[in-house]
Amino acid sequence: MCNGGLHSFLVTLPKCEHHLHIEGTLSPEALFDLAKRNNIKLSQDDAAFASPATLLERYAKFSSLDDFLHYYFKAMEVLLTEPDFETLAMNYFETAKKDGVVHAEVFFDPDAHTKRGISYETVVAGLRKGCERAQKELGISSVLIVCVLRNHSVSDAKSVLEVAMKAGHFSNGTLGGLGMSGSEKVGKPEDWEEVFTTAKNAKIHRTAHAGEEGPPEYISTALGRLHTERIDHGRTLAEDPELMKEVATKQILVTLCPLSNICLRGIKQMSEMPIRKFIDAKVHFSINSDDPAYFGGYILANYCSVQEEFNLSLGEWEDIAEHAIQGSWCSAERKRELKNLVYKHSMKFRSSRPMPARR
Ligand SMILES: Nc1ncnc2[nH]cnc12
Ligand SMILES: [Zn+2]
Repeated sequence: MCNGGLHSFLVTLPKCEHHLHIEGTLSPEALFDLAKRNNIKLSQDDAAFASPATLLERYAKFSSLDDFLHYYFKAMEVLLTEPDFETLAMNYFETAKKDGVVHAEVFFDPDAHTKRGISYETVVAGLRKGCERAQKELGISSVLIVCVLRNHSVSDAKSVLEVAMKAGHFSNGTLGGLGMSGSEKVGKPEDWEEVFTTAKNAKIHRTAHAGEEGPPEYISTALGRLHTERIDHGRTLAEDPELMKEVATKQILVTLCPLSNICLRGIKQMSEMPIRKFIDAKVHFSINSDDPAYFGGYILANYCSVQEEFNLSLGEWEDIAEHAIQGSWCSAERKRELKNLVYKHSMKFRSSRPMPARR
């Protein structure tokens, strides 16, 4: 139950999710089911892969982003076919629906699949079917964001972008943007400048993970040399007040992932999240789940954890919801619909609250 009598408001608040890796929604149970179906032997030299329960126990002990990424890349090896990717996406959307998600912008890592022999077309076709079904069956709009991986080379990243552009996937609406994720210990953000400049010149939306474990300079480089329109994580932005001011003035959306930052030891506890600092500095941010199957909670759990720690007011949550819509990469018409959903939700909640007693 959240603070401030806002639990019911948060549960049904129409939400936008901007930072969700679809491969990070693969639960240990689903992983074992897929391994069986696809006749894949799970890693025998790691006792964590003995059962879904042992895997979950291991997930609770992540020591860093790189420690997590090792399991994240290993686990996704059970995804082979178009229906595997469609089911993965649909399972996420069904869970997200229960958490009040109405619009989701979803990352995927094509290179992590093509490197093990699964074609780009298979991955995209499956995810696209999942997105189409989410719209039709659940009323959730979505945008697929293709990620390049810092764990791979810059020339790999160039190929990912080239393949997606040649397939016409940005112009036909299959893909809605370019992202960058993976270890922050490999290279520097500026190494990927050419890839992101190509995307900018082709009018492709751009975002990058920065300031998750890395310093605020990674955030300024992402904004400057990679021309990103959003920052994923951006937790360490609070360490640079001048940069924080710039991000606020330019209304750049920072896609925070609180439970992820705790699980991967970027922070020890929720009180270290820069939520209050961002609100005071007028930084626009959204709250997201990142890799919910690994970090113990989907988007609503992240919202509630933030509320339990920071006790935000109704007005502050309304601002968060509005900024999340404003920073989304959907059509202007969809933004109007989303704003209307949030407005109606707020009005209904406000009118259901008891009036303060008259003196
Ligand atoms: N939290 C995270 N940071 C960087 N890369 C990721 N890929 C999936 N989750 C990630
Ligand atoms: Zn992420």
